Amino acid sequence: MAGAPRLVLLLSGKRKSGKDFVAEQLRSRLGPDVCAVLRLSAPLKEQYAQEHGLDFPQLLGAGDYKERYRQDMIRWGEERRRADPGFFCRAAVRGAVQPVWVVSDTRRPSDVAWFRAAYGPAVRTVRVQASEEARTSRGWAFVAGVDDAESECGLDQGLAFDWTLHNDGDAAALEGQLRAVLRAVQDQL
Ligand SMILES: Nc1ncnc2c1ncn2[C@@H]1O[C@H](COP(=O)(O)OP(=O)(O)O)[C@@H](O)[C@H]1O
Ligand SMILES: C[C@@](O)(CCOP(=O)(O)OP(=O)(O)O)CC(=O)O
Repeated sequence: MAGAPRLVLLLSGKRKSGKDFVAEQLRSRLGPDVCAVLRLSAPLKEQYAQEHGLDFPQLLGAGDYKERYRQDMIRWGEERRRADPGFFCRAAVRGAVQPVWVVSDTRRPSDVAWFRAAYGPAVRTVRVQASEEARTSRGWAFVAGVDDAESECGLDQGLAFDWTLHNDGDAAALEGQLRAVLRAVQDQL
């Protein structure tokens, strides 16, 4: 396939586990010419913002704004996915030319299935794990209908992760784990 990536790292994990943080760490170490961070939620949020007259950059941020709309965005996104499960995956990869892609927000078995069908052996799965205590310190609080729904729990079972990164706030421990992933990535390039 023309322009196919050498490696696709599918990050999953709970809200405030640090998926975006880890994705950015990987990108900054590999460099922007080598690594692209792709977000399935970016085209979702863009279109949702347009249709609802909302502020797209604020929906992309880690603040309270996106939390206000999360439940309705989940509902809206699921409607789109029901009609076309690959809709947001195709939109997210459009235009990415780097050899390594980090998808920072894989949430559903259908997301993983789409990437595996498209990029086969290049796909690796990475779980970002953080304790409830660490997530709470980053602003997380349980919301029924979000934290117990597929958006947060869809990949809790049934997927063997290539790596599980523990991101509980110990910078040195995370550093060691990131280095192990980066070594494996470099070996594939
Ligand atoms: N290891 C870390 N060191 C410092 N800040 C972190 C770390 N992990 C996450 N954060 C911060 O916690 C917040 C939530 O992380 P984020 O990556 O947005 O989580 P997620 O994408 O899983 O919801 C962000 O402000 C982020 O910068
Ligand atoms: C409607 C969503 O796409 C919103 C996702 O937003 P983020 O990916 O920014 O969320 P976290 O990083 O976990 O805090 C969820 C979905 O079910 O598609």
